[in-house]
Amino acid sequence: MTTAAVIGGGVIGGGWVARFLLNGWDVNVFDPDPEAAGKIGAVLDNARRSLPGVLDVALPPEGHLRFHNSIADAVADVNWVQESVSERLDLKQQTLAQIQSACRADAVVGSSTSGFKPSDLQLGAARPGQIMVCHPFNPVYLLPLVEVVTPETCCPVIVERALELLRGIGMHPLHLRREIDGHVADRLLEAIWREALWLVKDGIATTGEIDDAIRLGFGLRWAQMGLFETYRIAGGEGGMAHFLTQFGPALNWPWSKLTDVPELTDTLVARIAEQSDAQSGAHTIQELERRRDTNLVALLRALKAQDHGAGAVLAAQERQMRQGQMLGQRTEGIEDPAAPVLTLRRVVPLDWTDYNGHMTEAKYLQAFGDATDRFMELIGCDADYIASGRSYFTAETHIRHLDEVHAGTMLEVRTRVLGGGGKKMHLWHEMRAGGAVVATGEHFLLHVSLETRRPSDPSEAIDRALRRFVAAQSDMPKPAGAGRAIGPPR
Ligand SMILES: NC(=O)C1=CN([C@@H]2O[C@H](COP(=O)(O)OP(=O)(O)OC[C@H]3O[C@@H](n4cnc5c(N)ncnc54)[C@H](O)[C@@H]3O)[C@@H](O)[C@H]2O)C=CC1
Ligand SMILES: C[N+](C)(C)CC(=O)CC(=O)[O-]
Repeated sequence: MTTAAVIGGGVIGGGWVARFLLNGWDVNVFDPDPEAAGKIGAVLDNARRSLPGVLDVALPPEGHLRFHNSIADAVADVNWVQESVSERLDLKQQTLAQIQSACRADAVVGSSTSGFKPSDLQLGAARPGQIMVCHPFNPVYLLPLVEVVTPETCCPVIVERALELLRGIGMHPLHLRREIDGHVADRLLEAIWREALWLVKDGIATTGEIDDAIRLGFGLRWAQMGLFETYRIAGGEGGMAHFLTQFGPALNWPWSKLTDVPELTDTLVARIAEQSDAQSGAHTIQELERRRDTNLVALLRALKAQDHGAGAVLAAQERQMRQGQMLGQRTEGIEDPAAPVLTLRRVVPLDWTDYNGHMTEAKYLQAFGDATDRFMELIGCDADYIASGRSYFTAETHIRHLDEVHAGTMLEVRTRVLGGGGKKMHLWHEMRAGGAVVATGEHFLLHVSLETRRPSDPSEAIDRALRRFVAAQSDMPKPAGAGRAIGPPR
């Protein structure tokens, strides 16, 4: 079991708590603020609502969360300490000294600092090599990026372990070996933030118009391709070189304010706050967080389907989790073929729900289709078998919706084989939530040749595996609802 200590449980510390906990780590927290537990609870509510559904496999069981009254108690014997106190160098150095006086010498000590360099944090430390910057992005439980800044002073063994552990919890460590104030991403964000403040100060655009300029246009491009790849395309067939020749001169024109910062006078602060109230004041922060998270989940899932950008990080995590769950597993490994087989375990994602506030009907077919795919893998009809030109096609499906299912619900599908052998496979899926059956899916499939697209006999091994289930389950009572046609309940 991996255990983390999070020191400072505000916006970012709370996000780390959620990221670690939902990926199965135990988490110790120290924060002197009496409100800390409540604040972390609210972040956890948001994370539980959004993160598990980003993946199409179930995350490991949640770890245990414990609050401690001292840094020493919180960090004793943990694998990872994440310092997330307020952005003040003296406070961070003091806190890191307390952490190092009680934590293991081989633990990772990461700091969430947005701007300080590791060498600032390591100054006067007992074991400087243990301290590195691990700068995440809000919301930490959903966004994969973490800037890991490790100059030569850092211990390479601890750094390697940090990178591996971060990948294991679905994060993408951007490993920077040269330190710089503000790291990479915040340097970029600061530049655009400064320009935005000037645009408001000069009365050119409101806060809402600036947000539209980002989210309706280049923000969408950035979310999936970043800056350089986007501009390469903008150069047409001439690519980046042509782009730079064409638009390079504009960089010398006085478009941007570069490092100038508008003075944040009371008048400017009031103007920005008023515009922001007009833009978003009708919603609470929690409503905005949930809207942000719902949209992020939809974007992340879309990118995961393309195995691209942030979605590629998730796809890799999912592949790794699936492999861990099913490595080499075949029906011969199933001890009791008479028992329905677990073929799906996942959480209903936010974007599977509809205008009625529950799981939309198309997603039942997706869940049952995924369960069928898993069953096919179990009997040997896996990617290699399909690549050899043979597979199953579904010929008929009957789904019954027995109870409502909402976003965030853990679903399990167990599968029985009502008939099988030769070209035919007749499956019965039962979907349960919290123990109750919420839907059933009955599916009739035919084994086919992918060359002729016609029914064909399966391999002997698949035929044997199927018949093993049929024989073991033949004495079981027929499931209620099997073979039913649409009509009044019988
Ligand atoms: N808010 C953001 O968007 C991001 C912030 N960060 C970084 O994360 C760190 C924390 O920032 P936020 O979470 O935004 O601040 P925050 O103000 O929300 O939380 C800071 C927490 O630290 C606690 N704290 C203060 N002194 C402490 C001590 N001696 N021991 C333990 N806890 C203590 C406070 O009670 C508070 O709960 C900063 O270094 C910041 O630069 C990094 C990425 C994004
Ligand atoms: C505003 N900020 C500098 C604290 C932002 C970050 O550090 C990263 C983020 O989440 O945007």
